[in-house]
Amino acid sequence: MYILTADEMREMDRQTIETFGLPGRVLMENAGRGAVRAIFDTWPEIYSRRVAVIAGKGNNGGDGFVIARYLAQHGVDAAVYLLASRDRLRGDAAANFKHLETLGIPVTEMPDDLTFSRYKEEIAQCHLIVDAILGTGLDSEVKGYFRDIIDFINQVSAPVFCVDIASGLHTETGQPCGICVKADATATFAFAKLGHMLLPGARYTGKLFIIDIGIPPHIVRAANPRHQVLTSGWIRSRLPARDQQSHKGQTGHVLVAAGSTGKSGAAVMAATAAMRAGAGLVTLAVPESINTIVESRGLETMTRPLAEARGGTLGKDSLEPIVSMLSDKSCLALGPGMGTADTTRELVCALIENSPVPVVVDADGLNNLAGCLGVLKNKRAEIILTPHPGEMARLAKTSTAEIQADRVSAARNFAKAQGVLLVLKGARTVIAHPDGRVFVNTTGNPGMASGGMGDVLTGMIAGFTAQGVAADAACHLGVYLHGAAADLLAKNRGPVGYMAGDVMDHLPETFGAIDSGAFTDMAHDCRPLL
Ligand SMILES: NC(=O)C1=CN([C@@H]2O[C@H](COP(=O)(O)OP(=O)(O)OC[C@H]3O[C@@H](n4cnc5c(N)ncnc54)[C@H](O)[C@@H]3O)[C@@H](O)[C@H]2O)[C@@H](O)CC1
Ligand SMILES: [K+]
Repeated sequence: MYILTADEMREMDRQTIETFGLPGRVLMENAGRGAVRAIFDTWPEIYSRRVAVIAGKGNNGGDGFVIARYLAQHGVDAAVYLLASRDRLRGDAAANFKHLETLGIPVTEMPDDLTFSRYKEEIAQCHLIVDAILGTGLDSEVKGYFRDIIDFINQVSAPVFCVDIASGLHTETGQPCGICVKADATATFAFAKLGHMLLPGARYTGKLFIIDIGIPPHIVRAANPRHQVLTSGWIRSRLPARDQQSHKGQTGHVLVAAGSTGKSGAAVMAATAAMRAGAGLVTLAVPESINTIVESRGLETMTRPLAEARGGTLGKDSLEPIVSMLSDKSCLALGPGMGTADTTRELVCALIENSPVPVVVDADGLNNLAGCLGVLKNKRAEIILTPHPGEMARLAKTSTAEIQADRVSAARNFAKAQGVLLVLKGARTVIAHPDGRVFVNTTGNPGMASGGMGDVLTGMIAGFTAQGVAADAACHLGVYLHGAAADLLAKNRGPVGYMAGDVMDHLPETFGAIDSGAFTDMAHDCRPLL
């Protein structure tokens, strides 16, 4: 499902108006009318109650005027509070404002704090507040009077419905620009925007309705939007098909190079998760001193003990044996629990450069790679990096806060510059492709904040890649199903206390739930309305 930036939406609106010939007034009419359907759908008891439409002077406010008109037409006691004087209105918004006057719908001009203070009480007593203050035209931090208004809206007890996007929410980053309206429901137009799907934006948005305002499909196709949300349908269509006569020699062989003294669990988890994702065979290459432990814990996987460096880690002497093992493997998972000794870094960097098969790099693999990013230029196969925000900051040589402030841009910039697939983990994992496309995942829950989850994801992505799924689709499958399995556990067993091992053990049920359509995600819950 496409999700748009403000620029993309503006451009589609413009094309629809100028080249297709559907006037802006029609788009605004469709938007306002659809929003009213969303209001009645959410608050069917609102007939004959009082609704305050708080409108800005832009087109978001214009949508608010259309909403007030339809609400009034259907017996709602609607009143408009305009955060400007009426002579500031332009174009379609001004035209729709005139209709309010013709129909005798009450309008209060409230251009400043002083006028606002007179109407606070009146607004607070309404049964619903419609926020039509700022939409995709938000272009700066919200301060002063607008800040006071939003602060007030967030304090009144009435529910809040937002037009297009919660006022104050950044359309692309999903971060509040200083302050942001907290909605119970939002109606957006044509497509959801990035800010609705990312966090914390999704929490400010509430239940999301997507209103078809009449943008024709050829204009959408020509715009070729760069961002999508992963959906269960998309995932179902990418799951590797299995023939009745499949045997383990056909379903891929993953090599996992991981582990060190004290960190054997990470290696075992990644290897087992690859099998849970459906890989036919998994071999685990580990430092020899942990081989016995690893063998006793991962019954289905094979192991290959390698001569180890000081400190019980894999070192550069393992390069030759690992590269030769890769000749009959279909994917390499590299990094979990490996440590960051110099010799390990040399090994990791040489493997990323020389592997003939796709490599999934995680954890210490990433920490090692941060010291030799140049090797990515010479890579022979696709490289998938799966950093959490801290690891991403190390790779991009910035701070975790910088990464988190705009996760989509951080992931995209790195993936494009380095020519890799980048999975930026954390709530609403972002998958950036080297061609600039970005996919956002909405599965998963806070119960996943526990050790080993990353190792399981690494193994899953490697397991899918090994089965012949394209590396980008393997990232989609891994990320979505990892979160979906955790969501099913949270629902069926409890919100916290399940562990990474439980997540991978729950994959068979998860595959079944995706296949049957029993698992639904946030994209499924967005209500499309005509
Ligand atoms: N034809 C179109 O373009 C359509 C637009 N639609 C609506 O139009 C909206 C976009 O309209 P606009 O581009 O007019 O923009 P908005 O109405 O979102 O806001 C623009 C106004 O807010 C001001 N502003 C920006 N940041 C501010 C801040 N931090 N503090 C205070 N004021 C600030 C701007 O100076 C401008 O006056 C969409 O969100 C949607 O609701 C819909 O009617 C559908 C069709
Ligand atoms: K709004």
